[in-house]
Amino acid sequence: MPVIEVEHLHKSYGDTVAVDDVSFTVERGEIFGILGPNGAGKTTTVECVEGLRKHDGGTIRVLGLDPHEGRTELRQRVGVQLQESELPDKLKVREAIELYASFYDNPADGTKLLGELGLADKANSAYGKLSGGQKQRLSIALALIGNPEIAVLDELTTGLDPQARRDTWELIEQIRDRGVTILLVTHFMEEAERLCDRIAVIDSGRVVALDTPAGLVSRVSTEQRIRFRPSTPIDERLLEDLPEVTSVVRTGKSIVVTGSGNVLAAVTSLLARQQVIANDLRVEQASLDDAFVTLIGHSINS
Ligand SMILES: Nc1ncnc2c1ncn2[C@@H]1O[C@H](COP(=O)(O)OP(=O)(O)OP(=O)(O)O)[C@@H](O)[C@H]1O
Repeated sequence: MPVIEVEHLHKSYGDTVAVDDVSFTVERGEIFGILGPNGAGKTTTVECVEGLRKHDGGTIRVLGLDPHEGRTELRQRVGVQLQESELPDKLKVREAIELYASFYDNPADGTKLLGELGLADKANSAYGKLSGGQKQRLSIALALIGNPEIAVLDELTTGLDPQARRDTWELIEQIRDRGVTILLVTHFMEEAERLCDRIAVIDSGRVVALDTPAGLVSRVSTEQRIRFRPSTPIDERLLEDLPEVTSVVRTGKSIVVTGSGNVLAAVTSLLARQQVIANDLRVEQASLDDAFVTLIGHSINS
């Protein structure tokens, strides 16, 4: 049963159409990603879902309620991650947690939550003294303190180093495993690929594709590229004659074979028969980034 239903959402700021026509549904328990380049309309979309902005066309249902009419009830059931620097620097971590807990009828145990988020030893630290990763984890704690059914996380790992980003991903998976539905806004491919069950790719205020990460990638290409350095020269025509192979290109000492189906098995068994060892063998497949470029005509960060 969907917990979020968005149909033909439209939102303009004066003459600027931020969201033109966006539709998607999010099922209970999934991590649903909204992926798109800067200015695509991602934040506006989720702010309408959160009831922070009033949409001017289409319908939105969150847990069966209109985000505006049901605002009081939804505030108790939907957790929203704060954007950076929304807390005063002098506020202590424990005070922030207690303050936010006081907004909810049935808050989570703040001390336990801080422990789960690796912030137990920071409870008495001032917000301004936290590292970027710790601030981020606190913002996730504040989104979860009300025991929400849905958590909306916008630019979850922006500004974090790779390790902190990976730690945050693990944390999000644990939260989902507890049954929380997650709506995630991101412009990081790796994040979307790793975390999301399904992704809506948004460009210029419209959904250009909606699928699983693997489904998006398979729309682009089912071809694989196999790159290796043969231990002894090999007649390239033997490779070209394999039915799975579509092209063979030699670059310096390396050979790049492109093909589909079971091309890797076909190539490696041919090499074995010819007693050729494939040094530095690498298999490359289309990535979510390739899918994105195909869908919107440029890379997400350019
Ligand atoms: N408060 C506002 N007033 C006027 N225009 C706005 C406002 N907020 C956003 N916009 C414009 O609406 C469009 C969509 O912005 P939005 O922030 O929703 O995109 P986004 O995909 O979240 O982008 P980013 O990844 O850069 O945050 C952009 O053209 C933006 O300049």
